[in-house]
Amino acid sequence: MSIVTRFAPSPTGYLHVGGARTALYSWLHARKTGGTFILRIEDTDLERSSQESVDAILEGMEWLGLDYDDGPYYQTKRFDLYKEVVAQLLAEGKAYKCFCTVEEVDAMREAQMAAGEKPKYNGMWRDRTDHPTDKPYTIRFKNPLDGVVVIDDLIKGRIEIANAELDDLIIARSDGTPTYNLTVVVDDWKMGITHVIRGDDHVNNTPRQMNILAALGAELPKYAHVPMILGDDGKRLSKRHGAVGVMQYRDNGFLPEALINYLVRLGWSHGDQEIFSKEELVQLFDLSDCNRAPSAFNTDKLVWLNQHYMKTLAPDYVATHLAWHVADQKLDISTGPALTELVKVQAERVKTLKELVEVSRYFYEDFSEFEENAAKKHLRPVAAEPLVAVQAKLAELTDWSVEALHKAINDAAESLGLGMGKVGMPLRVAVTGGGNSPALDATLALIGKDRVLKRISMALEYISNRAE
Ligand SMILES: Nc1ncnc2c1ncn2[C@@H]1O[C@H](COP(=O)(O)OP(=O)(O)OP(=O)(O)O)[C@@H](O)[C@H]1O
Repeated sequence: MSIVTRFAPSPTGYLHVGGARTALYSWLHARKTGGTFILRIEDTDLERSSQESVDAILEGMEWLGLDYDDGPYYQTKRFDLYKEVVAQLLAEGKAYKCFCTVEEVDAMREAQMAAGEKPKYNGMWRDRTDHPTDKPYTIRFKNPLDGVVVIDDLIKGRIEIANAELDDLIIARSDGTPTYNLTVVVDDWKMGITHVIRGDDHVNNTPRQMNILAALGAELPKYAHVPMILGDDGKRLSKRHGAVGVMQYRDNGFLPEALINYLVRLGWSHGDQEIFSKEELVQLFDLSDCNRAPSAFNTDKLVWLNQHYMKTLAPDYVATHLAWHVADQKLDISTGPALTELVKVQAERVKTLKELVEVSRYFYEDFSEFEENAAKKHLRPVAAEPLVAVQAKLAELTDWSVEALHKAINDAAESLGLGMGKVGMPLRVAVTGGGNSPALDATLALIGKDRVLKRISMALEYISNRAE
């Protein structure tokens, strides 16, 4: 039987890293087996759900490359189906009308707590037939009274829950709307979900959902409850609790490959391997290798992975992501090098794509001032002669290649009997405005001849003004 998994977020905010990792595991399990991955938007909480959140979730999934084969389904468009199933359960005597008022249920709970018992609905309408005709009612599922529910969890192992612990759950409210556990059950059933992979914040729902599925005669899916990602304070990350959205990582300059690699490793391992391409993950991922313990987010490791991917992925590809940051930082690149070339020289020097753009402005924009410290240190009167010499050599060049530039700079240093440092640093500050840049020959090659010569003149002027 072909495997079908799903990711089922509630659109009550952006996609955060906790949800994203759960989505990733579900996606990987489907991709690994050639199965189907479904996206289902659980938007029945009308007060907290919004179209903006739906869009944010879709954007996050797309950016991470978690493509779905089916969906997005929206639960709010499936109310007729849920009502049919509730009616079916009622007709088959597997659910019943409960005429208790909220006050009555509260009083029941209070009395139980006062008697030192676990509060739970006492089933008072379960077998009654003396139904009033003029009172509102909810519909409750007739949970089995005895026996145990066994979850053979693919991550957590065997979990047993006694039915005596579970009360008769409300499956339809008095206004007829279905409740969370009912909609999930109906969808998992009707969508043919074979593997429910979700956060372990749902473990308590699972025995209830399994009982309803059994009552419907549905085949039970397998369950895999993924441990939570926790925040710095040890509490689970959630939209309601300060979690960082996936797109914030894009905004901060991370590549999706780095975040995917980071998230997968946060709760799963394959020996001591740290770096995984997506293709490798699809082959190697196995739910049974997932951790059982929760994990905390560690930004340093994510930064390390980001650097790895910036350096090792094809520059053309990295450039496609860099383009977003170029636009975001309003850098006009029309008069400078192609982004692919920029990636080749800068990727290994920075931590993020955002930083890459920040430190690359001089390739595209002229500047009117040199960085104060770098200029003080390197644009001193002694630097004037080497700068004049190197400017002359560079002016003669007809071939503005890295090799030719390398030779020209060396020749200038040699002609004055100077070491490279005496020529290189003033030249670097002259053409970039500061003391950090990739190799000089490559930097000059990308800045271009006109700008290089002009900037050297500007540095010479700075030196002469300073000398006065
Ligand atoms: N911190 C987390 N770590 C791992 N998985 C999580 C985390 N938070 C949510 N999930 C899982 O992500 C999926 C989508 O969850 P959901 O959209 O309800 O997010 P949420 O942050 O829990 O929302 P809310 O704040 O509304 O409770 C579920 O499978 C859920 O179990």
